[in-house]
Amino acid sequence: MTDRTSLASPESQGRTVTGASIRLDGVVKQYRGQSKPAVERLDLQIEAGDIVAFVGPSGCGKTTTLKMINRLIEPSQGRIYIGDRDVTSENPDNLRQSIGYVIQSGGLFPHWSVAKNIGAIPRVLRWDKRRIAERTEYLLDLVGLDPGTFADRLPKDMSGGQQQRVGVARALAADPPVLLMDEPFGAVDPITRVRLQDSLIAIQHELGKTIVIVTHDFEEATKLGDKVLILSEGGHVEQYASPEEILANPATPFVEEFVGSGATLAHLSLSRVRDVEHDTVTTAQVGEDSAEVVARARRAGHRWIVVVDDLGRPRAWPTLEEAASKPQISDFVDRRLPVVARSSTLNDALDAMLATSQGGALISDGRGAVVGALTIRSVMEVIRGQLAEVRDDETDSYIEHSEGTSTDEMPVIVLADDEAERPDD
Ligand SMILES: Nc1ncnc2c1ncn2[C@@H]1O[C@H](COP(=O)(O)OP(=O)(O)OP(=O)(O)O)[C@@H](O)[C@H]1O
Repeated sequence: MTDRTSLASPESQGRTVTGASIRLDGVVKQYRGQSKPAVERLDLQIEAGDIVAFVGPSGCGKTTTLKMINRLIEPSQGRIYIGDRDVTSENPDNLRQSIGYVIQSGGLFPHWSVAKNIGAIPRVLRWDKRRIAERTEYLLDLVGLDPGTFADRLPKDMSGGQQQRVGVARALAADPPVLLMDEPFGAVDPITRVRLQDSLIAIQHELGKTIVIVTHDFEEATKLGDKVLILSEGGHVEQYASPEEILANPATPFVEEFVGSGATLAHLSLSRVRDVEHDTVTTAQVGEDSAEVVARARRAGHRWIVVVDDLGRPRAWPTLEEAASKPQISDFVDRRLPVVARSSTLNDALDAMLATSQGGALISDGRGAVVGALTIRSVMEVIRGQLAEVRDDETDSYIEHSEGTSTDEMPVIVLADDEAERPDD
């Protein structure tokens, strides 16, 4: 399974950690004029370098809890610590400069260029211009935007997903140990959402910040969270555990209902592309001699090639016949390539394949460079195995509860072999 099944801390797993722990100690929020507190009394420990996702029904206190951490909302009672610092007694403006904050749609200043947006906090902190420019370039690259293309753009001239990437870069500008994110991917289309989630995971692996993310989407919470906090009304903790633990052992009937009756199948959203065997790919650049590229691909046993740009990012995925039809590799860019990250879930991979009507997907690293390919057949093998496990489990419990009756077969998704083997047809 994934490398998150272990409950060991990120540091003990050998990951870089630049984040700080967060501790909420008896935190209460009573809004004026409300009969009941929005958050009754919350104790919570978040380990340095973890991503923790807050989920729960509307109005349960997710955003209130998040905003108390950077004191956009003042707690009525209790203490909050970041590392050893008691932030409830700090100057709130200084505190907010040391905590990254990302909201839906990026929350960028619309009349400022991307570079000016990213440099906002470093300017307040009086960094010199050169340091700000270097940091901006590094961060744009980190979030997958070419600095030369985007630094001078205005937010209105960018897509929602690109604006959200700038929002993440801006939040990381002053290298804060903690990043708070409130429904950051709520306003983008599903495919962009998957890409932004994968970028966040890649950034987290590179930087090791402590990230707290509020989401409505349980699947998003299980994909992103090292731990998931499930809250019910009044900020009551129903369960705080790893996604695997929540799916395997829902702590309360509330969690069971929240997670849904398909909880066992939800394990599929925990299986990652990196857990499935990858195919290697032959890559080529625009202008290379087609005959040489085709010969190289044949030697490797491949029936298609991936045309990549200078940074190794995919442009097109032609068959050998298509590549050989021109003397040199063409500069065609296919805007609908199915590309997933190693951290993508198998659900994401299937979605990408279905959305582009392809029998496979390319796999990219954190910065978008191609590292392999995945066929629908290898994904289906994992799914078949998981369905078989579910069937065994359900049959066992069914027999336990209603001995003497017969069980129906679980539906098994069948795929024609020739469809499965031709990712690019
Ligand atoms: N400024 C406010 N004044 C009074 N009550 C508020 C205020 N902000 C939030 N509340 C109430 O506090 C409770 C928790 O709100 P909060 O926004 O934290 O919930 P949430 O879980 O983030 O909800 P959602 O998922 O809908 O965003 C709700 O009952 C809400 O109506």
